[in-house]
Amino acid sequence: MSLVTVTGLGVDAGAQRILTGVDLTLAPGEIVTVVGPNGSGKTTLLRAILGAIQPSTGRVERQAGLRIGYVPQVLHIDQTLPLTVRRFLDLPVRRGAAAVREALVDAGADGLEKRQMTDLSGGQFRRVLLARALLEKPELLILDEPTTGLDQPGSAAFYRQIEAVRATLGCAVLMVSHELHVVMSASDRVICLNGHVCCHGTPEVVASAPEYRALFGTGTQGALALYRHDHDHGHDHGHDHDHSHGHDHAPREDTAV
Ligand SMILES: Nc1ncnc2c1ncn2[C@@H]1O[C@H](COP(=O)(O)OP(=O)(O)OP(=O)(O)O)[C@@H](O)[C@H]1O
Repeated sequence: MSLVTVTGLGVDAGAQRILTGVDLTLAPGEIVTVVGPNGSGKTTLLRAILGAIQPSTGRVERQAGLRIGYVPQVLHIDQTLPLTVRRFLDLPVRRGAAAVREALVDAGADGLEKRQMTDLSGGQFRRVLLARALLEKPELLILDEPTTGLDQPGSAAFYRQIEAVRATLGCAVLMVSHELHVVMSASDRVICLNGHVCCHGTPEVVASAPEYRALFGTGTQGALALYRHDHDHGHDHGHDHDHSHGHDHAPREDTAV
């Protein structure tokens, strides 16, 4: 049973067609990444799946009662407002110390409870946003360019954290990213979007697809091989997680998106 089934999705904004004929399914526990150029409709697709915008054509079906955790692309915190991480995670719903602590541990942000939100590094801030999404105990975690503002090692570490979250909680993950070669190593499936689905499949299949190469060139292939090599040989960042977890969920490249 799919968590989400998108069929023939079209989205218009005024006279402009943003998405056309998008089909996709999300299975429990899989990590799916949407890549595509600026303005290709990635955020619009996430918002349609969240139910924040209505399709102009087609359907978005969510499993009944599906719990979704959402990490937005940007979140502005008033720099003059004193707000600890603990308090931030207790808004707008009071969660209690144990739940907050557990979410921070799962997000790789243990020990930050008493820090001011405005004092956090970019990577810490992203992990706190992730912790906030985890408080929902999501079956599906949706992240819109979650590593905006992080450097490449910071981004790679964040994507490994996402894999750790999936291993711990077993949730499916749908995310948008521009960092193609980094994110591909952490994805079971990749969807290349440009107003419509250009190509989809395993990271290797998408990286070598002519449609993908037409949009992004061929430069990521070497980096992809490098990252996957690294990925196969473990990480040195202290997280103990099973790389094979969830890959059973990964559909082959010849299945529907
Ligand atoms: N509410 C809206 N009204 C009018 N146009 C919109 C609206 N929302 C999005 N668009 C347009 O739809 C297109 C796709 O936007 P979207 O934000 O989904 O793209 P994206 O792939 O996420 O882009 P980026 O990589 O730059 O974040 C853009 O041309 C955008 O200007």
